[in-house]
Amino acid sequence: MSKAPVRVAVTGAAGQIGYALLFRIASGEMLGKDQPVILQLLEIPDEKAQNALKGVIMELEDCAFPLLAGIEAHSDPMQAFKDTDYALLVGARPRGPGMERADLLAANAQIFTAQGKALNAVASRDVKVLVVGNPANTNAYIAMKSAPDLPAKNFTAMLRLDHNRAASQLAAKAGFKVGDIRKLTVWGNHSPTMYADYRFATVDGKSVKDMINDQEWNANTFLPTVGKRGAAIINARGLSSAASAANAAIDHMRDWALGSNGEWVTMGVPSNGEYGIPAGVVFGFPVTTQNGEYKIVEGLEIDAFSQEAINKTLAELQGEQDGVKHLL
Ligand SMILES: NC(=O)C1=CN([C@@H]2O[C@H](COP(=O)(O)OP(=O)(O)OC[C@H]3O[C@@H](n4cnc5c(N)ncnc54)[C@H](O)[C@@H]3O)[C@@H](O)[C@H]2O)C=CC1
Ligand SMILES: O=C([O-])CC(=O)C(=O)O
Repeated sequence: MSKAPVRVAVTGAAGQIGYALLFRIASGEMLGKDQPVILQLLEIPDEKAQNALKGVIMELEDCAFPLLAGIEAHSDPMQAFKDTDYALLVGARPRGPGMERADLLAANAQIFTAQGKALNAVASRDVKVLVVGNPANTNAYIAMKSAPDLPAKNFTAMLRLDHNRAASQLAAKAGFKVGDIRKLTVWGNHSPTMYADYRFATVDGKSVKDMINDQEWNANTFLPTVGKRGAAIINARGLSSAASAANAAIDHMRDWALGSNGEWVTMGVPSNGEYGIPAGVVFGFPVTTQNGEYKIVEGLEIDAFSQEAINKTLAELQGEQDGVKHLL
């Protein structure tokens, strides 16, 4: 018997990430090739955005995806999030050349308060929320705090793009196939302070750290390259990462929904105090996923270099949280 459709809400659906994301969700790449989906798309109540959304919907129709069981266009989150099982909160103001994250924080806090409240009111009680819109960790924190009737663990932020970027840089450096890396993670904030950590990573059971054996490269080339990759892409394209961001969103949701088969993946999730990260802070952690639940990998040794890096990204996140406290 075929599965019943699930509802997938996507905000910012007419934006550039939306354009790289919706077709892949509708084709079954996110939730499986046997899972019908109903897309509930949200855009701002602006004629240009709503028209663009209509165009995207026409294109979705023209793909004749067998798994696409319905498409809705909305301008009100209370309608877009009705009974939704998955919510990908992409819509936000993207960073342009020269714009600081602090500017983004204020502009986006309002959006995520309203959307958190709407999820709280109308979404499925099991809704899985992924925040992509920047600053992603803090926006996820705001949405989570604005939805007190939903479990906090349902709110996650996207660190997967950083994880994938790190995997790719390591594969190029050490000469292995990117898909063969295991036990990589990225700690902290989705920002240049994130700490991509390959101390535990292996390829065919061999230590990636031993293969590379170059702490100078780690500190002065690898970490800045991964951390500043978003800015490098903005400088090159004049627009922020879109296809790679959509790809990471698919990876994040697929692994959360369908399981990681024991492998580590990176998700930004609310801490329960693991590794000394204060409870409630939405932080990038190594997790494994099974049966629709994620579990933070515990008991990893944190050396002095790593502790310093984790402290730095935590301090930044706590600063962002303090900056939005008055809104919550
Ligand atoms: N976490 C991550 O790894 C990454 C995050 N991003 C972030 O993702 C966000 C979206 O990026 P793009 O698609 O490139 O931007 P975009 O500007 O092309 O699209 C954003 C869309 O969101 C819509 N929007 C704005 N406010 C909205 C609201 N309140 N409700 C519904 N829709 C709304 C806009 O009308 C626009 O169509 C940005 O904040 C960007 O910084 C981008 C890359 C990676
Ligand atoms: O830097 C930005 O604004 C876009 C982004 O999050 C990324 O590419 O990692």
